[in-house]
Amino acid sequence: MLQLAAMNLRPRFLLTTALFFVIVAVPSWLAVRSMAESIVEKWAVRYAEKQVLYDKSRTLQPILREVALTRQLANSSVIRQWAQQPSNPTLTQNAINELESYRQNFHDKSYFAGLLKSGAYFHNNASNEYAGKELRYVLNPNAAKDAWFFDLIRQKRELHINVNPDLDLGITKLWIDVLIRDGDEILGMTGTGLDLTNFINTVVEENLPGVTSLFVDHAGAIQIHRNQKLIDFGTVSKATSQKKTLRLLLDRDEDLTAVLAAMKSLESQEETVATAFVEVDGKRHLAGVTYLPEIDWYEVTLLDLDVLLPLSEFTGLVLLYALTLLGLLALFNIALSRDVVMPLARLNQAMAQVETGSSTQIALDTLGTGEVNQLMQRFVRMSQAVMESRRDLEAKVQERTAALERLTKIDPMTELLNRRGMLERLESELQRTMREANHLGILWLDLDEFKDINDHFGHATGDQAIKTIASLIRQAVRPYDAVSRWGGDEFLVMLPNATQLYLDALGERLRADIANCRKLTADSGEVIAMSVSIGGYLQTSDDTIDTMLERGDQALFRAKALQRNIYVAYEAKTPGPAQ
Ligand SMILES: Nc1nc2c(ncn2[C@@H]2O[C@H](COP(=O)(O)OP(=O)(O)OP(=O)(O)O)[C@@H](O)[C@H]2O)c(=O)[nH]1
Repeated sequence: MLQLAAMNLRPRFLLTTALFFVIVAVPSWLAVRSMAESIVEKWAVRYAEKQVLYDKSRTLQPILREVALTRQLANSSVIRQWAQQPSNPTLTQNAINELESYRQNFHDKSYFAGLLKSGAYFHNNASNEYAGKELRYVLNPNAAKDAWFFDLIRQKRELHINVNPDLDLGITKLWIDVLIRDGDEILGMTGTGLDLTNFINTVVEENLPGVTSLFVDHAGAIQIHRNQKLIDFGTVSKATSQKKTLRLLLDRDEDLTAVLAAMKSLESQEETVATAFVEVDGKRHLAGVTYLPEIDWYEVTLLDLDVLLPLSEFTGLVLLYALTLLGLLALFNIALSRDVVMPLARLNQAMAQVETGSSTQIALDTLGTGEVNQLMQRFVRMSQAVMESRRDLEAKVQERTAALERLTKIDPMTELLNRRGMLERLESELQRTMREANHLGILWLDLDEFKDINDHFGHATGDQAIKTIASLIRQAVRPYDAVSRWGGDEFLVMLPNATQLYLDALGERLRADIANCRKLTADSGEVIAMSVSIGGYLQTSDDTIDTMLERGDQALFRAKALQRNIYVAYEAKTPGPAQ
């Protein structure tokens, strides 16, 4: 389960749908199978019913006719009187006449009659072989060959149909035996035979493939089967263990029990056909059993389900079902993939872009109104807000950084460049000047006796003095000249594209402006006089910043040394004050 949870959505859905398929398909297959079996069973029952009706109407008819005729013969008053007095010659002659007339009607053109009281056995056949000598012999209760007669009398079975081979004719004969009664008294037995060859051909041999019809008696002993070796000839006189029963065809004892139970169920139930699933030669069969009261036998129809209605017939249906299910699952997966998995993958990718900052524009296809699309739309809005705020933040940081950067180059009190700012400007300006073969001039100003102003008028007034000087200088220079507070009461002015003339003029003008300034007043209202000493230097082609500053400083130093409140231009050899 953990592994499933760790999987990506697509394989996870595929696995889940596969599991779903198995979970749905297996019970469905079992249900279809059970439904198919139930259909097969119902069909088999119908088939067995129809088979019986068919057999009855078409092929059992001759047997039924013979049975009815035999019953009529046994019930004849002529025969019954004769059976009461077997030694009466008149009754015997009348009986033989009666028997002969029935013989003409019997299909087999034969009859037999056995009388219990005398043991006399009468018989004549189709070729009228025994005319005049119909009394064939006397039945012996102790002779094995006559046991059938006495067994049937003892069993009091009204009708008995027995199959025995006629060894003389080489055919299988069905013997129809009906008791001769006078009230409850059993007087003997009469009957006829029927050549079964034709019957077997039509009923038990002309079955459809997968259908085996056979006839059994109450004990399950086989009476008619297309394989004559399986027929239990002379059933009546055999012990149960010696009978050839259905067990010979069925694989297991319980199959025989099931068929016998089905036979038994017909006694109490109203159904005409009972069924039981059995195995024959290792294959599943449905045994349809029906009782034929006219001949007191059961017809058993064994239906080979694999041949008649193989479950493979349902394979197409199951395949169609499975394919439909698979198709639906595939469609479900495609829809899921299109509506959920792919948008989520795009969303995931977009989120990664936002996370790494590799994209500034999130473009997601957010068509539709589903939850995933709503999520994506929200994400787009959110990411746009995040990116906007990031852009704002970055802009602010840049702004602040620039401001900080500027502050590091600006003197807060005068808002002039500080020493660092001026050095940077000097550097870039010196390079440009060198490129353009111009001259860069500097003026270095230092307030005179500034300590005294501080001392006499206070530090705040001193500050005011510095600000006033700064303002004066800024107003005096060109827009592209740079003014800096070099430190304390010192100012450095940079003059790009300058001439000695301009440098000297400006130096002098600045000195005069400051000396004449009346803007600085003490708390008492007294005007405080200020003056500066100024050193000027015009750069030459071999200068560096250091040499320029050094020479400017030398000029300032000279100004201070001479008299203060004076502008001095740098002179390499002949130092002296400029006028
Ligand atoms: N009020 C005020 N005073 C400052 C400031 N920075 C420097 N100073 C003062 O400026 C004076 C500088 O003195 P110096 O340049 O050494 O000497 P000076 O008094 O100006 O005399 P000279 O330069 O020799 O004419 C010192 O007293 C400092 O305390 C400032 O920002 N404000």
